[in-house]
Formats: sequence, C-alpha cells, structure tokens
Amino acid sequence: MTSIGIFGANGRMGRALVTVAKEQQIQLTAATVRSGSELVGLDAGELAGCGKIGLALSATAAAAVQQAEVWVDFTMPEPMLAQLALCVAERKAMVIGVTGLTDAQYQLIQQASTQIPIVWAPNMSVGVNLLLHLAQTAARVMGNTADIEIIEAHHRFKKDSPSGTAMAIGASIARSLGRNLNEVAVYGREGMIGERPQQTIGFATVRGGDIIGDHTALFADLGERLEITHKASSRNTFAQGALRAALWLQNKQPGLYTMQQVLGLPKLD
Ligand SMILES: NC(=O)C1=CN([C@@H]2O[C@H](COP(=O)(O)OP(=O)(O)OC[C@H]3O[C@@H](n4cnc5c(N)ncnc54)[C@H](OP(=O)(O)O)[C@@H]3O)[C@@H](O)[C@H]2O)C=CC1
Ligand SMILES: O=C(O)C1=N[C@H](C(=O)O)C[C@H](O)C1
Repeated sequence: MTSIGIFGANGRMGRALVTVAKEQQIQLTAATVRSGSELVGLDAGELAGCGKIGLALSATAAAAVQQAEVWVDFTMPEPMLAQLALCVAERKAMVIGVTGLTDAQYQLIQQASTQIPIVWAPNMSVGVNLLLHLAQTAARVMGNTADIEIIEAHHRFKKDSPSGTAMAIGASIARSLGRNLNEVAVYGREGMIGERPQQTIGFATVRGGDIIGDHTALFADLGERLEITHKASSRNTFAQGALRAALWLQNKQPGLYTMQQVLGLPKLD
C-alpha cells in the first residue's frame, strides 16, 4: 500500500484531503503544517474536523518528508516549490494541485519531473477533465465562427485569477484551433473596446462568498450558443481525484503525468 503524506494540512484542500483519506480508509503516514506552527503535534483528523486519525501534524522538513512515498501538495506556489525540492532530495513522488504558477515556476516542476514522478493538474475532478475534451470537440465544430468565452467563479479567498482550470480550458481550446493562447487571450474588458475580434478567447472572473468552483466554456454564434458548465459542490471531489492520483503514481517512473492519464481518458489535442 502506498504511503501518502499531505503538505499544508491546515489549508482548505489540506483538510479535505485528510477527511477524504479517512472516509476511503487510505492511511496517511504524514501531514505537515508550516515550520514553527503552533499546530505541530495536533491530530491531523481533529484539525480537519473529521475526528482523530492517530496522526500528529509535523513541521514541513526533510524528516517529515521521509515518512511517506507520495506527497500531495495543495499549498501555494512558493511553499510548493520548497516542498518540491525536499521531495526531489528524498526521491518522493508528488501530486501537485497548486495553481497561479508563473511559466518559470511551472518549468521547475518540469525539471523536477526528470527525477521524480509528478502529477500536476489545475483541477482533479472527473467532470472538469471530461469538460476539457468536450470543449475541444465544441471548438473543432463551432470554433471557427463562434465567439469563445471562459467564465469562472470562486470563493472570496482565492488568490489567483483566472483560475488554473480556466487557463487549462482556454489552452485546450486554443490548441485544438491552432491558436496561440498568449496571442488571443483577453482578460476582462472595460471602456470603448470596439467590436469583438472573432479569434480572441475571453476570460471572465467572478469572486464571491463560498463558491467552490464553477467553470463555463461558452461558444456564442449568431442564432445559437452552447455552454458547457461544470460546478463543484464540494472540495472533497478534488481531494478524491488527488488521492486517486497519489495511488496511481505508485511505482511510476520519473515523469510529468496528467489527470487525463490518471483517469484513463484519451490524450487531449
Ligand atoms: N487542482 C485542483 O483540483 C485544485 C487546486 N486548488 C489550488 O490549491 C491551492 C490551495 O487552495 P486552498 O486549499 O483553497 O488554499 P488555502 O489558503 O486554504 O491553503 C493554503 C495552504 O498553504 C499553506 N501556505 C500558504 N502560504 C504558505 C507559506 N508561505 N509557507 C508555508 N505554507 C504556506 C497554508 O498554511 P497556513 O494554513 O499555515 O496558512 C495552507 O495550508 C490553490 O492554488 C488552489 O487554486 C484548490 C482546489 C482544487
Ligand atoms: O482555489 C480553488 O478553490 C480552486 N482552484 C482551482 C483552479 O484554480 O482552477 C480548481 C478549483 O476550481 C478550485
């Protein structure tokens, strides 16, 4: 049985991961919080609100990293990169769900994947990974005449925008249409902007309350429009996907793997 560790066990996703691991009887062998945190030593399940699981929280450090074979990281870009370096040093596999990465930060994940197996995905739900395929099909059929907009909504606490998922949907659509997302993306509009250039892919961001995560790919033509929408109603959905990825990574060779591979979906364009 793979031994699994959780970085950032005090985060929203960290707590969901501990809760789902308990529900699925997946034994966690380590869970960390920031070094120096007063939470060190508390029971990880108690912190997550699912009852004791008999696992004391550790400070994030090499000694803790040695306690699990696969580490799941839903923290933030900077701590994630420090944790990635620890996992490379200790030759541990990683499932990374962190979004809002710069190109340079993503390249560091790519480099690390030459030494350890890594799954990185901006969204670990089955539905969103299916949506990426549906959006490519819609783009192939409608994309040369329809206007394409990606709309996402998240809770007030989210730090990055657009969401990692919205960016992945935009990138998938752009790839299937042979467009370069950097050239065609439009992030928000204001003022006398003129008529919409057809080749652009627009992004709109909503932030409010406790919205877990909604994404729509809109294909708007003259006379009809198609909307493909996914709504997450629980963070446990993402946690289930991440733990599935952690179990899937067992005995994998170093490499950068996708959630499409974990879920056995066909390769995207
Ligand atoms: N791929 C997917 O399916 C999903 C991805 N995400 C992504 O996961 C990430 C986390 O989301 P969420 O759980 O809502 O965020 P939270 O803010 O709830 O959790 C962030 C975690 O990172 C830790 N952290 C933040 N800054 C530091 C730091 N400087 N040093 C050490 N630890 C730090 C926090 O520690 P502390 O508690 O001590 O502050 C906390 O444990 C985001 O990038 C989000 O977009 C979210 C859901 C699904
Ligand atoms: O921050 C979140 O909460 C989420 N982030 C991910 C993203 O940026 O796409 C995935 C999910 O929508 C929740």
